[in-house]
Amino acid sequence: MNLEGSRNHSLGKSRRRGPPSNGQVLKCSGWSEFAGKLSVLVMAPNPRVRKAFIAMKDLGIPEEKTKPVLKKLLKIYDKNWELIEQENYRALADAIFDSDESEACNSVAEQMKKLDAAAATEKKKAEEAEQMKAIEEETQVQEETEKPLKRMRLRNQDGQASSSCINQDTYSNGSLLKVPKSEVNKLPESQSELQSPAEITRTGLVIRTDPQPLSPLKRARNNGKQADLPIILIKPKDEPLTNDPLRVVVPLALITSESLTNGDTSTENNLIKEPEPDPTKTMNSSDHFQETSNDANESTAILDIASSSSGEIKISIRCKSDTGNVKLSFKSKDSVLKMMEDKCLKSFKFLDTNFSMKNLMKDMCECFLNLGSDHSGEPPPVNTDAIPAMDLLNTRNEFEEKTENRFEENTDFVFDDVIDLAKGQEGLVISLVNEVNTECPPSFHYIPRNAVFQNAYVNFSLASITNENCCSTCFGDCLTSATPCQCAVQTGGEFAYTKEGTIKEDLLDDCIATKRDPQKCHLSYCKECPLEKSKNEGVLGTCKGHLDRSFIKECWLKCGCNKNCGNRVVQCGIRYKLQVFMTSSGKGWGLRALEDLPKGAFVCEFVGEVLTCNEFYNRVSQSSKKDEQAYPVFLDSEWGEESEFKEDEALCLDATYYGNVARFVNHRCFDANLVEIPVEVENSDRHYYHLAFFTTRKVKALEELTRDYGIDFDDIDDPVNAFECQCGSPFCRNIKGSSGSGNRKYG
Ligand SMILES: C[S@@+](CC[C@H](N)C(=O)[O-])C[C@H]1O[C@@H](n2cnc3c(N)ncnc32)[C@H](O)[C@@H]1O
Repeated sequence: MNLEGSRNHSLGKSRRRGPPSNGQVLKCSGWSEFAGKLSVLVMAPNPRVRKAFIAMKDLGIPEEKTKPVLKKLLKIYDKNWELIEQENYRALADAIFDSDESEACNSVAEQMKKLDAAAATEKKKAEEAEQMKAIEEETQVQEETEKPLKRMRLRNQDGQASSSCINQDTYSNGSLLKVPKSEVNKLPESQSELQSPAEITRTGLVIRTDPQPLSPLKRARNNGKQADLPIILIKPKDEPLTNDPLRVVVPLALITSESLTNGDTSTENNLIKEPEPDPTKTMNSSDHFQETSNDANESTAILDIASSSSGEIKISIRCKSDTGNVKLSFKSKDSVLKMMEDKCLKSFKFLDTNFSMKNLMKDMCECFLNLGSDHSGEPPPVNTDAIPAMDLLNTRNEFEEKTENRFEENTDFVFDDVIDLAKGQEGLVISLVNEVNTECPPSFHYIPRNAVFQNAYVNFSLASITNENCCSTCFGDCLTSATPCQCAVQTGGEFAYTKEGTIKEDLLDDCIATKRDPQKCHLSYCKECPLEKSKNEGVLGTCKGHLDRSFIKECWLKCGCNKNCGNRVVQCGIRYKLQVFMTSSGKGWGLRALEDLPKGAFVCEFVGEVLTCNEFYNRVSQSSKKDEQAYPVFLDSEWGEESEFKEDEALCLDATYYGNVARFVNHRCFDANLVEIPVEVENSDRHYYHLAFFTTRKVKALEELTRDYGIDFDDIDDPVNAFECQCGSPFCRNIKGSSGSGNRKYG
């Protein structure tokens, strides 16, 4: 028999026409007893037989198919034609369909036997136990509601649950129903009916292949008319059991792209649908939302999450069950998306609290569609690795609002140019955008923390931090303590930070004043200035003085307080959303914040390679690219204090090749909105420290962040070429004839 044909037939036209059938299978034995009667049927068909043929033909069932089934039915019904004829031969039609299915299922069973070889796990056994429970419950209900016409569709009850197309012992991997023997034994009435192997097909049919005596109970139900009616147990396809292990191979859930895109939120709670198990799906690996893998223990379902408006592009999630210990079950699309949104808002600090995962994914589909349908010849430069999908729309929305929709004119541009510069190494995404020209971002390695290059001597030992410079007896948040902790001693016995995390105004003003008018501040002069020595290739030069700066001392590992202590700001990294952008004033790339910043806010640390001064100047002199923008900061705060330096203790930070966002901060003479403040964290000898940038005033979102490099534009001896300043400050020192207010070149 053509299995495909019979399956289609039973699921198609005739199944639809007939009453909802639970499927039934005729007893196959005793065939020879009908040989004589068959010849009678053939030779002299009586009008009732003919009528039955005609009725079946109307349903598209050929005579050859009807004939054997009719024979069996007559036998089973003891030639009671009324039973066969009632409801327009419904019993006959059902019997034919079910015999088709039983044949189909035999073939399925063969396949399943092969799959079965892969094995039984404890997990599966638990599922089977659940299955049994469901069957038992169902059995109880059905016994009460049985009707005459359902006689042939007695469900999986009376202890018949163990029937299967496949021997229950061999089918133990849990994909099919297996009935523990102990369970069967609980049903004494059915024990006699379990004498021979019975079978459950993957489609849920239960078939017996040998004659079984009808239990007294069943006889009574059948009014004695079917004294030898075999037990025909059907697990209904139209009423699947909730824990049916067969579901493992049907789609776990399906979210239709239509429902995601139609904007009808009223229906969205129902977006995840548990589809009705469809036996054809389990066998059809080409189905678009479900596949069955070759591995016996594996099945896969694909969930459509979002799509472009017309459905050409889809974001789907492939779910594999049976591969691990996690049992997948999807509650609702909304809860999943909500969880993601919360995660994004928390982790990426999205500014827009209306941020929606659904819109993000949908827009992503549209972007792919736009790029995918660009047939200009070149393949669209979609760099999915570099694009922070999480940030994309948020950034775009920001700019649509704040830059008068300039982005709308060039959406491809936005898609290509918004990347996470930090490559996930900061607590948030650092986006990059070029609205001005086609220049690409400079090539460098993003590092979130300083890294030693070669010879620089940086002592990070815990032993170097004495009890005098840490607060080992503190706990919790030092800022909440009535008396400032030991770490605050460094800042005059007061904490440097407010509870809001900004730097205290007095300290800030002091740092700004030191920076803006260094001549009025204390300068220390080295006996042998490592900077001048390195600059002049070993020839001693006159020290131009080093600023005696205020330091911030943060609590650290040796302190007793916790990680969230308010005296740990710089070490916690970037908090505000920053963006690298192309300036329109000829300064190249610059840095800005995407949100308003309060006065005294920590923006970022200047991060780079820790180099000795010698290493730095050697690097500059050996570089083939003389115009390379090498702007180091020298960690010179203590230089003038010490009588002598070891060469590898005079350090600077070079962000040319390895750095963070701070390398994009451009220079502004005098009134820059950032000021750098030395921060002591993990060592106290001050040859090495962190240089943190704080806002000198409130800064509006999208305002360029600048610092004063301290450049002496008139120093023509410096191997690092000064640029032509475009800072636009009314106090710009790069005006011809100006000798500048400071004589130091950097930092
Ligand atoms: C540390 S980098 C800053 C980031 C840089 N704009 C970029 O595109 O990578 C320093 C370089 O930026 C440019 N720059 C910074 N401030 C500037 C200013 N006020 N005027 C002109 N160019 C400036 C100079 O080319 C300088 O060498």
